[in-house]
Amino acid sequence: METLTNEILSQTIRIRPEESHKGTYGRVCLVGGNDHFGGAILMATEASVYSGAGLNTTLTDSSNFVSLHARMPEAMVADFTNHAELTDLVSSANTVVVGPGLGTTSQSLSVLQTVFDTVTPTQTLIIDGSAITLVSEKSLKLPQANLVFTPHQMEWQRLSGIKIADQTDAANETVRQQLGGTVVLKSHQTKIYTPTGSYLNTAGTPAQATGGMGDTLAGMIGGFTAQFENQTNAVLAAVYAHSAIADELAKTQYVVLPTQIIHELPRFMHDHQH
Ligand SMILES: NC(=O)C1=CN([C@@H]2O[C@H](COP(=O)(O)OP(=O)(O)OC[C@H]3O[C@@H](n4cnc5c(N)ncnc54)[C@H](OP(=O)(O)O)[C@@H]3O)[C@@H](O)[C@H]2O)[C@@H](O)CC1
Ligand SMILES: Nc1ncnc2c1ncn2[C@@H]1O[C@H](COP(=O)(O)OP(=O)(O)O)[C@@H](O)[C@H]1O
Ligand SMILES: [Mg+2]
Repeated sequence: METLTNEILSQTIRIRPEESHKGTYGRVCLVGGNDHFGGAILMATEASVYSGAGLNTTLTDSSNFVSLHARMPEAMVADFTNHAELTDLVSSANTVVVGPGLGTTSQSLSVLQTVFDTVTPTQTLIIDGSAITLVSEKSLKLPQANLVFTPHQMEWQRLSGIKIADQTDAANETVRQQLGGTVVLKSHQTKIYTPTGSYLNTAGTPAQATGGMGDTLAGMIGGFTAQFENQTNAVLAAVYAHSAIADELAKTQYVVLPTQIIHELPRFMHDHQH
């Protein structure tokens, strides 16, 4: 297993070409946030916007529209119960993030099933939070796409069937192969299992152990995969940047808030572009 260093940042974060426009930097569609977990999709969306994705659209419960627009006028919003809008917007995205705050009700399941029925093999689909729990509980058939799963250890236990104490590299890799795609197994030392190798993230701090931290990572992976060509490197760079920014802030802070990491992203990415 290879340990990630800040080299992954300069390998991934490109100096923006002069001749470019918002379309050059990708379209991200974020799906989640029910009437209880609006904050989760808000943080995921903000993370994608601040990562530099060119166009961001959030499909969520309509009760989240006002708070989302108040924080982020840059993002577009639509109602995730509107089937036609959901399919249109998912179809036109480069990257789809599904799950932050989606919940596990029958409505959540129906939204997730529509996303799975709509994505195509050329798209990257990040499956996080409630979406992982739903796939596990309902034994959903996974779509053909570039899949990126972002479970914490309990979500991985649900999805893989491997108990937390038994989550060895060999066991995790076996299930990753069955699922296809990439698994970002989050913990105090996140491991990333990809089709071309496994990576250990030693950056990060217990100051990050607060709700919304994973929702933020899912949005960052969305923003990075939408605009950077090498999809594996984009995932690795997002994981590393999320922790490295937290490490910087934790030098003087007892706790690091997800939104503080988000707001550092434009400065941090500027410092590591190549
Ligand atoms: N502001 C918002 O809107 C927020 C909305 N959110 C949304 O809520 C939804 C549910 O997601 P969830 O992660 O909160 O719940 P769930 O999947 O039941 O997992 C928790 C269980 O797993 C266990 N556990 C074991 N190891 C673990 C580990 N390494 N990391 C974490 N947990 C670990 C843990 O053990 P315990 O804490 O009891 O020791 C507990 O039993 C999801 O859609 C998410 O996006 C949240 O992001 C919060 C902010
Ligand atoms: N002690 C810790 N050290 C380093 N990183 C941590 C620690 N605790 C949590 N994290 C990070 O915070 C994030 C938590 O993700 P998750 O549990 O999905 O949060 P949420 O669903 O509340 O947004 C992961 O990226 C994880 O690696
Ligand atoms: Mg989570």
